Amino acid sequence: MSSLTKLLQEKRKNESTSSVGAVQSRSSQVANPIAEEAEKSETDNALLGQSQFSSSFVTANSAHTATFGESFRDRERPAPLTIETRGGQFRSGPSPSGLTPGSHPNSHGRSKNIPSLSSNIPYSVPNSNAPGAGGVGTGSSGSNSTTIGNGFGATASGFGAGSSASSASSSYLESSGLMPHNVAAIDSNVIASPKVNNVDPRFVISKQKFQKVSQDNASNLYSNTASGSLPRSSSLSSQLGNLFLNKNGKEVSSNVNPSVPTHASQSRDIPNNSVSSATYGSSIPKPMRARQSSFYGSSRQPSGSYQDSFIGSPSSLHEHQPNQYMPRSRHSSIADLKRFFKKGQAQQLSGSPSTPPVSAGGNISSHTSNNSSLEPGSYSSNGDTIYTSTVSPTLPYSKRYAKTGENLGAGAGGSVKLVRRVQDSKVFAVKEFRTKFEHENKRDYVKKITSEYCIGTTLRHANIIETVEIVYDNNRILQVMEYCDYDLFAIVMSNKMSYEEICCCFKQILTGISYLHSMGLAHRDLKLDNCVINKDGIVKLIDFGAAAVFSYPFSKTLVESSGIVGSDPYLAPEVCIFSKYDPRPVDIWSAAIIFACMILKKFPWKIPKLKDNSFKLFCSGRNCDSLSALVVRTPQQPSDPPAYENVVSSEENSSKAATPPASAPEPSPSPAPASNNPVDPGNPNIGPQRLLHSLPEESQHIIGRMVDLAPACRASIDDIMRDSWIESIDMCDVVEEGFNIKIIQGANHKHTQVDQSEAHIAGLEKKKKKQNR
Ligand SMILES: Nc1ncnc2c1ncn2[C@@H]1O[C@H](COP(=O)(O)OP(=O)(O)OP(=O)(O)O)[C@@H](O)[C@H]1O
Repeated sequence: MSSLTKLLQEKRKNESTSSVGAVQSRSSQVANPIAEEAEKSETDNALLGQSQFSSSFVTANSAHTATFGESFRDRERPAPLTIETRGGQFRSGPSPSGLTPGSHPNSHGRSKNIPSLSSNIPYSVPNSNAPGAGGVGTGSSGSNSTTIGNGFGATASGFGAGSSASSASSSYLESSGLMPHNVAAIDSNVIASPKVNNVDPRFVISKQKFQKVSQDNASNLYSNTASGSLPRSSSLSSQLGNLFLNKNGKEVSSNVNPSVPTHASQSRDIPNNSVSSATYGSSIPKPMRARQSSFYGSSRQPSGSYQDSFIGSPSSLHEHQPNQYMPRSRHSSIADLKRFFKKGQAQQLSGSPSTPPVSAGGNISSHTSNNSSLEPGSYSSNGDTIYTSTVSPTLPYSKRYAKTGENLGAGAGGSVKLVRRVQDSKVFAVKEFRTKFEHENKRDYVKKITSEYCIGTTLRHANIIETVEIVYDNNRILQVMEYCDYDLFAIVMSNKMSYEEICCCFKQILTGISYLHSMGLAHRDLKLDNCVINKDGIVKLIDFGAAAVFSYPFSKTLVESSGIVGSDPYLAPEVCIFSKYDPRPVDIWSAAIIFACMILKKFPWKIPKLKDNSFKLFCSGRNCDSLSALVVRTPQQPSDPPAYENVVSSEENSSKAATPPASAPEPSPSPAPASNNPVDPGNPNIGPQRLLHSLPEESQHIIGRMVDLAPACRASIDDIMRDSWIESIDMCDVVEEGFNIKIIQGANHKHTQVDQSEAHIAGLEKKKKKQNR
């Protein structure tokens, strides 16, 4: 058992043996500073009982995507936060620097050492849960941890044997056999290539033989067995970088031997993670605020003090800078890309492009393409098209799609417009990736695009947006996607959703997450704005610009994510505290916030930091003196009291809370608060009940587990899908019957539709501007 766990258990034991009075008095000492101060200033704006949208919902929907870790300076730590010393690993108090001694790559010259969450708690990769089996190495702190930036950049930044923290975690599992029930054992979080001492002569291929075989097989993209590793220059990000960022526009000679069909050799011999390992560094991504306001203009500005930390100017978002981004020879680059993607299709994530998709219902393939006989992942004879899931086009993009002039939305990644396919007048959404900001690191920029690129061309699921093709047109990268008629945000804003409809949407989002997590991917920017819904009521997750791989095929290695990525109100607390974290529980937290938003029509808090009073109250009354200590908690022992023993709510406070939609079950009846004392366990204004008592009773259990402050205790997506309430939800679904796609409508609800003028964020923004005039 780890020293941390021992510490926690001893602490709990001591607490439980103390008298009630002692607990109360300790609570007063401990929780009062948090809760009292919060009580004083708290205006209860977060959970006011309003059936209307509170202005805070709109205002707080400043939900901006912070990608690539803003600077730790910009994203200040919560003032009262104490990162306690764990075996002398680190210590941080409310010192001026606010953080730990030691250096951090992004510390702006200041000494900071923000720990990896895995150095404090054990967690691991799904489906590898074998208590007692296999070594378990959680992330070691600092540079010994494997990190991932945005997208697919997993890098082994160090191969040191586990730190004391990691070995402690290991012993925790070995000795106790107790794993947090939402996690499974991992082998390590260090990615290393296997060592080869000698090679049998049979496997040594002469250069001449290699070239001959290559030529013979040039037409067969998958058959080449030649060995070789992916040259750095032909990595995806490098290709993209060359494609879009060569300033002088000169042809850049490829490092790839033209006689070698690189994709073929790469596809067999390069482990997925080695691509990223070779490509991306291990450090915390460079500070950068990516998300520009996109909803209601100023209302979607980043909240609070973070405005200062914006680096990118909104105006630069869609400006073309031809001088700066003269591409190199398009054909050469695109040819390389095509080859890479052919390989990528075969290998990325799932190991195979034909990995059977998990249906929205969990068991039936649900490729949403209209023509399921078309092979996804083909490449056109037209030099502009990089990827297409349908027939290879022979005409250039501009001849195949007609602009409608309609904007659907714009954000950190680019702008999304509606186009009409000339051939059949079908409409599609086209995302034009933004050009690189001047200040932006080329690698970061390319990584973001790469991420969406790879994911869009790999994932197949009814609840994930389908990428139809990716095109390079007129110095722009365009992602053509299936079009969904509504933004979920717009539907929620209509205030017309029935409770059953909300549940259906929630379950569909969970189903999409379940698929993503089963593929080793986490979205990391789940929010209402990143869910769209079609006329049939099928919800799709969009915007994979912040997605991260946490597990590669056949690997039991957890790849931690890093950086403060996501949108403030949806952020999980550990993202704001730790430099590295498991991205799966982060998605789970965000999904719970989405559900709360759909029910309450507002955010429970603006940001999960103690400086936010609503969040502070949510954290209060838990017999713990710091948020970081709460976040590193591990699952309780059977003898320990249940996690949410104090979940109670009062009539008074339920009436204060937002009224759920007409058909929603009443929030659980609860006794009136015993007192107004913020540390009173019966006070529904503090602790998890602060949020939960406003939600329908049947949802409280699982939502409570989804917003567990400790990621190790948070419900996993599998736990959630097994929850009796979730199971009972009548969800709209897509099923494949032979070549036909069939929509199965939920029996107990209809999906709200709104006028197209306000179906998307751009429309809502327009309307808002008009109203303000
Ligand atoms: N396939 C689609 N169908 C309909 N609308 C879409 C689609 N894709 C995107 N949109 C609209 O465009 C908006 C912006 O899309 P997206 O989130 O992908 O862009 P972004 O620039 O990456 O934004 P973010 O700031 O969240 O990173 C969405 O909120 C949505 O309104």
